[in-house]
Amino acid sequence: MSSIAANLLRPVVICGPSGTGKSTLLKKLFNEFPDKFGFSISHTTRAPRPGEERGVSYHYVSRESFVELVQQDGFIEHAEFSGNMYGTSVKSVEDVKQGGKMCILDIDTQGVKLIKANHPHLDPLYVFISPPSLASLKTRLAGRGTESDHSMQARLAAAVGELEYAKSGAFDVVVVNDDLERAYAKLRRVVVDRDLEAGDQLPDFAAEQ
Ligand SMILES: Nc1ncnc2c1ncn2[C@@H]1O[C@H](COP(=O)(O)OP(=O)(O)OP(=O)(O)O)[C@@H](O)[C@H]1O
Repeated sequence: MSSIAANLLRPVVICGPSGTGKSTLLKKLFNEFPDKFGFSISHTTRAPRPGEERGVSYHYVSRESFVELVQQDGFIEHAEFSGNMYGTSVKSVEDVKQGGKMCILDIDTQGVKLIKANHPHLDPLYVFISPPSLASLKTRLAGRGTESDHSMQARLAAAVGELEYAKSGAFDVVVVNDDLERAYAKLRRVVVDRDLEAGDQLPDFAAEQ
């Protein structure tokens, strides 16, 4: 792969508070460019469900091999849910690039910190999707209708921490999801055209807190 092609296929980390519109923006990107992007295939210790395919839905592994890979520092992040382990391996991200596609990683700030600390050679482009204001984030989460009061409070509290982290300059580019079409046009310029100047300024949230 030439270095120009490799640069265009650098993985892209998309991060931002819950409800900021990451899934909405990514869906638009995949619809417009169905062949350009790929997701990494996660590992799991759970058994395949009917209709799932090995190496396509997940990499299905034993708990023993999962733990071995954890010890070899082979995962970007991993977690246990209801007795099963799940993780995103470094290799699965590299495999997407080897296959000629750009890997999109939709992860939280904790995941960003882990990549920066433990796997800097992945060299992703770090993009932060910001809400225009905390008030608008609250409205969107409420409008989505998926959150209880408790979950809403937890998400808003987490959002404040994530916005603080973004303020520290951890991201290459910020895109403010105010008007969806405007934000999408910016994200496309950043991710597809690699125009890193196309981003926005991070809004000043301090006045709202
Ligand atoms: N620019 C926008 N203006 C108004 N509403 C929007 C905009 N972008 C997204 N939304 C709406 O906000 C809600 C949250 O969006 P979405 O589910 O994409 O967020 P998310 O960042 O992926 O959240 P999570 O991290 O919890 O999965 C959805 O109901 C979506 O339709």
